[in-house]
Amino acid sequence: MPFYLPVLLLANQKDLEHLRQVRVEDGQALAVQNNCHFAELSAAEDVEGVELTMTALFREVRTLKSQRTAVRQKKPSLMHVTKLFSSLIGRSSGSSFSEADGEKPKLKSSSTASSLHTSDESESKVNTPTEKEVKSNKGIKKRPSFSL
Ligand SMILES: Nc1nc2c(ncn2[C@@H]2O[C@H](COP(=O)(O)OP(=O)(O)OP(=O)(O)O)[C@@H](O)[C@H]2O)c(=O)[nH]1
Repeated sequence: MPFYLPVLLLANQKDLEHLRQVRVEDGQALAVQNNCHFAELSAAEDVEGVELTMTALFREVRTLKSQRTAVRQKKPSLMHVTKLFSSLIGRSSGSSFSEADGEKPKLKSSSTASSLHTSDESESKVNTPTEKEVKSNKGIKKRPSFSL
């Protein structure tokens, strides 16, 4: 989302019309050029107008801020995506293979399972699906729903 900051070009002393030096149309055109709001008012004679104008600006800022916060909260962090990916392949990150031996993680197949882990059959029961299980979708946890 492109960053938009609400800006107000506000001309004061509207009551002193006879001393006007800038035409209303020029003020409006400048506001359009700079993608901002435009208003003319009199602080001396229209305090309510000042209040309403400033309140409208602050309300817009607040609305935009809460919209941005909502969008940010929807985005999953890199850590979240990594954990999610790990859970999809049935292991928590880094726990089912040894990083110390420098080997890249491989999917367990019936012939390579023991070389990936330990020769002790009881310790080799880790939560990693075999290639067969992966192909048949068994052993893969159900993908949790989320939106990017
Ligand atoms: N008639 C009229 N006079 C105003 C209005 N707003 C401000 N003034 C007068 O204009 C003069 C300048 O007002 P300031 O509030 O000091 O304006 P400023 O731009 O902050 O001026 P600096 O403090 O010198 O930078 C004062 O005499 C105010 O009373 C207005 O809407 N109408």
